[in-house]
Amino acid sequence: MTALLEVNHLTKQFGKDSKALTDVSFSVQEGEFVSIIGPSGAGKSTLLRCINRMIDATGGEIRFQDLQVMDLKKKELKQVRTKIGMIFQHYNLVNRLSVIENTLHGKLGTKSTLAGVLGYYSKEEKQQAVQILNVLGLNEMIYKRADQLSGGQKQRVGIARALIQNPRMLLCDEPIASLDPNSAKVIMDHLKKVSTTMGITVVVNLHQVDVAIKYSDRIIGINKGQVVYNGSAKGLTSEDIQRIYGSEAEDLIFDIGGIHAG
Ligand SMILES: Nc1ncnc2c1ncn2[C@@H]1O[C@H](COP(=O)(O)OP(=O)(O)OP(=O)(O)O)[C@@H](O)[C@H]1O
Repeated sequence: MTALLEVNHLTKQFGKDSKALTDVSFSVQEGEFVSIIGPSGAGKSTLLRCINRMIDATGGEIRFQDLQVMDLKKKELKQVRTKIGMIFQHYNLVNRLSVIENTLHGKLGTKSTLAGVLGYYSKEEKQQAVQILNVLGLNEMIYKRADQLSGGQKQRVGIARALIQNPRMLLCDEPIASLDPNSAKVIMDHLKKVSTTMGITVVVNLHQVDVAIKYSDRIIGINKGQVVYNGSAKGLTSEDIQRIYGSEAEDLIFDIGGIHAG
């Protein structure tokens, strides 16, 4: 089986001394649900940003659907980005626009600048937006302005905007870090559903180890820019958590046996 995403020996250096990623290698199979965990500053966001070239890595290789992402020119990169949906901690919605307009923004990557600026969307595109919003339980909110929504609702719009691109993969950067536990559960359940029912590969940065264990097929643990765990969610032990989180681990090793049992 060939991997959908392959990251090989990736490094990212900010300035002279600050190495955010060192020799990071892993692959993600089609349809997998993978969580990336690690302490604050470990390099999780930097890694996701390098994958879709929001920032450029310093060295190494990123292969997505057998394309060398780091070598792509502007036009090819735009095409690849339509296959990689991005979900952000702070949603990145346009507040003054409606839910459906924000959702349709996910189509901008496939349009000419002029069509995008003028907000030209076909009937089919609008129907697809409505259908996705229905699946996400936002049918009553379609014409509401984004700034009238709760955090959890905003994040569901974030997911809708990513899904309307017809992506192969979602990269989610701390999608639940600003949400209360109930809303966080709703978002994680939706992401899981996207993975299991639509076959879309999900890679998600998380702070919460228990959430990562509950939802993921595989966990990648990062400490100081290096991969220190890459294995099944079930196989993650207290020692692994110690290795990933260092001195912060004590607060996290609550009852790992209990989590695995749940
Ligand atoms: N634009 C930047 N310029 C300089 N250093 C940066 C920049 N972005 C990130 N860094 C540094 O790179 C390292 C990794 O940061 P990153 O945000 O990727 O970590 P993270 O694991 O996502 O942390 P958090 O969980 O707090 O978001 C940190 O030391 C950070 O200070």
